[in-house]
Amino acid sequence: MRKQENNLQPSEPRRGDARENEAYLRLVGERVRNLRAQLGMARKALSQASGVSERYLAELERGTGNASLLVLRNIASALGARIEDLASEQDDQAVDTSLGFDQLEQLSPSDASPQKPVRRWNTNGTPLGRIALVGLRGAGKTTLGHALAKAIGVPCIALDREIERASGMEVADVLAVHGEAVYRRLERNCLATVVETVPRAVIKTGGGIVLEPETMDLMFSGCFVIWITASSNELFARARGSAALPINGSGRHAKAVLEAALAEREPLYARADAVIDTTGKSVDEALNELLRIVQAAQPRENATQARSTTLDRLKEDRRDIECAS
Ligand SMILES: Nc1ncnc2c1ncn2[C@@H]1O[C@H](COP(=O)(O)OP(=O)(O)O)[C@@H](O)[C@H]1O
Ligand SMILES: O=C(O)C1=C[C@@H](OP(=O)(O)O)[C@@H](O)[C@H](O)C1
Ligand SMILES: [Mg+2]
Repeated sequence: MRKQENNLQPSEPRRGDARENEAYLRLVGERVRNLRAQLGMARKALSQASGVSERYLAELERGTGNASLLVLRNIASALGARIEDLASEQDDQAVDTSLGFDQLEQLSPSDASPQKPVRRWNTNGTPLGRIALVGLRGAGKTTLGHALAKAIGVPCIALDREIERASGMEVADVLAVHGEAVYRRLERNCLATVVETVPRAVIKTGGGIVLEPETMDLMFSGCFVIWITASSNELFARARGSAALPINGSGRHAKAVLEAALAEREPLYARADAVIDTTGKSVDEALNELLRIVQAAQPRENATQARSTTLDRLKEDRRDIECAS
């Protein structure tokens, strides 16, 4: 019997089917989350400004909430955006972050955010030629840090490796012998050295860097900060194989320690200039998103040139985005 002709790829989701719907809701959620992070707006502040509960916003940002038109319109308005910016079906390359930045430029400072102005990554070096990746263990800071650095042609500096070099000890030994307070002091000193001496780099930080206010201030004054995150289940699954550290918990307490760390640190990570949620995404997809953020954060005059350079490099480097942890 002749096989029936069918132009649709069986593996490709069709518009309106469950998989496609889920992907669309995730896209809308990501836009809300990215725009909120770019505004430096805590979820609580967005909740107050939009009249939408924090819990509902969290669901929406995760891609599991299907907001009504009026709810989405309120959220958009609280973010200084239009509903179509959040709900568009177009590729984010054309819509997402650049649109957010364009609109933010037109807002008065008091409209934008109570916390901080929008900052741009500066390709020419200081003050924001450094991109710091923050987030919990397993988020993908190391993996994406190396891939991003390679794609944009800057060095990747793993702060924990710098701490090991400076102390002559492995991270686990510094923690076991000297304790976390000493580790955090070394971390601050190493970050200060990097900020003083390296004009352009991707800096992969350790999950707990956000716990020290002084180190945070240093990081924000010297780096464009991107929060890499994922659902707690996925973080847990990814971090499972990593070497046990006293500060990360182990055995049957590991999940609880991770969830407590997420709850404690979420508001601190949320100070970042941008955020990406890597849940359910491949490393390649997450890298592309990261590149879009970096591109959108560049000064306008550099953006076009940087886009082609970055994408060309990315094509060349696709083969080799793996890196040591
Ligand atoms: N979308 C993704 N982005 C980054 N890493 C991912 C992704 N999906 C799976 N992974 C895997 O998760 C692990 C993340 O580990 P790592 O990069 O060391 O994270 P971190 O440095 O934040 O602790 C790696 O094994 C990586 O291959
Ligand atoms: O919580 C922390 O501060 C640390 C987490 C680990 O890094 P990851 O976040 O990459 O797992 C470790 O190597 C590090 O440097 C200290
Ligand atoms: Mg790591």
